[in-house]
Amino acid sequence: MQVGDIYVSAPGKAILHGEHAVVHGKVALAVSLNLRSYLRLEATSTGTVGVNLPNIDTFLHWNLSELKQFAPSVTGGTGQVKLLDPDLLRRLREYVGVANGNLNTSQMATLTFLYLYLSAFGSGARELPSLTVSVWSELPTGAGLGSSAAYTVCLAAALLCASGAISSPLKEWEHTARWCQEELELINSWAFQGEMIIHGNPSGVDNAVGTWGGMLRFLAGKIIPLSRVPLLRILLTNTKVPRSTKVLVSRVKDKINKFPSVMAPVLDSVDAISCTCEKVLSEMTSEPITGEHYNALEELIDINQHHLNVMGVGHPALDTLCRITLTKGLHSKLTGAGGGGCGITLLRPETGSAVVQATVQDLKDCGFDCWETSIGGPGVQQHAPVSVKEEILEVLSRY
Ligand SMILES: Nc1ncnc2c1ncn2[C@@H]1O[C@H](COP(=O)(O)OP(=O)(O)O)[C@@H](O)[C@H]1O
Ligand SMILES: C[C@@](O)(CCOP(=O)(O)O)CC(=O)O
Ligand SMILES: [Mg+2]
Repeated sequence: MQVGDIYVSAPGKAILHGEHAVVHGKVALAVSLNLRSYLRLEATSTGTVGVNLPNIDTFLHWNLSELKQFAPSVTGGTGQVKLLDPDLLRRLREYVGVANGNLNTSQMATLTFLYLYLSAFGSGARELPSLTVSVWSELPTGAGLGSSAAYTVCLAAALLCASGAISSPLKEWEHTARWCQEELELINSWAFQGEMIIHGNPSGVDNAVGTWGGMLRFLAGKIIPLSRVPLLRILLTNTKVPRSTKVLVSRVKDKINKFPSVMAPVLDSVDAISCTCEKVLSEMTSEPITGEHYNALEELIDINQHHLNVMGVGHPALDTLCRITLTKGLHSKLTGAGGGGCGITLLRPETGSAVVQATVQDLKDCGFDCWETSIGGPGVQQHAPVSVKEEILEVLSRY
């Protein structure tokens, strides 16, 4: 089977409120970032399947003749949403050499790629196609900005497109194009399978933002885009403390199991924080924005940061972030799984550039990366090469 070249991209995300609680059926508010992951799928005639993941120093290929052994176990057709196939996953784990529970970045990414590739092409009597997939991300890996979901959304979109399960939406004269709602739902459900391999127990909020972009309210798999949101200025800080979402999600679960009656009110409170924040944001679009709106947003950030510490996903580096920004009158919380990684700081409209610059400098002096970001970028897109930044094209074509 021969496929054409495909370029796709998907955004990372910041969770405003509801991380972890969302895994346990509570509301989360999340927004896409202007940082994206880019994927190039190239048809080859080498009789191999290759994956190049320069962010995590992973460059691998396999002979199709060897991968064929996995194809017959996949059933169901690519157009269908299906549950993770435990048998295929177990056999691939053995093949890749990933023991159950292993957290090696490269092996998790490889396992996810092979699983989605075989699921996309392994069904029916078709031959597996010879191709190479290269992914380059502007997002820090494993830092709470949804790099895993941006990766799986890109993989799902490109592989489903190459297999013919979804259309190739890009017209000859277009630079970028998006899929229709039904096809986006299929991409999202496949990306969720990938997140299950990487995270163990994802809520689905990250792949939803990677697929649809913008700001979303997410509750138990239900995705509601928030179309009327005020323009928020947010500072992103990466403490650079490495952590794994999978470990942190299971740590919170253990705590809930150990102290159910203690933790339930904490999760309910986070749910109420998300709902109250959504209400304040909505008021900010229908009435003149006042300092009171910002005071409320800041207090909600502080309360949630305390709750996240109670859940056991704080870190001294995140405490440092909160303390330093507070000396400038700014409020911060961790975003994503916590345990290190990134935090968000809300900037007020009146926060001048001198204050922002001084805050950024203080945070950099702690060894953190820090930058003001714009939010609400588009979800997964197909690109004509001309619409991909030259330096990214160069990385994607290098291997
Ligand atoms: N650019 C990338 N290339 C390949 N794999 C990636 C990339 N970004 C993320 N991943 C995969 O996602 C995992 C990180 O996911 P996770 O712990 O959820 O952190 P994050 O907060 O960044 O989503 C990595 O271990 C890797 O397997
Ligand atoms: C902790 C959680 O709420 C968000 C994890 O985000 P990230 O992988 O740290 O970017 C988990 C989830 O929702 O699946
Ligand atoms: Mg993740």
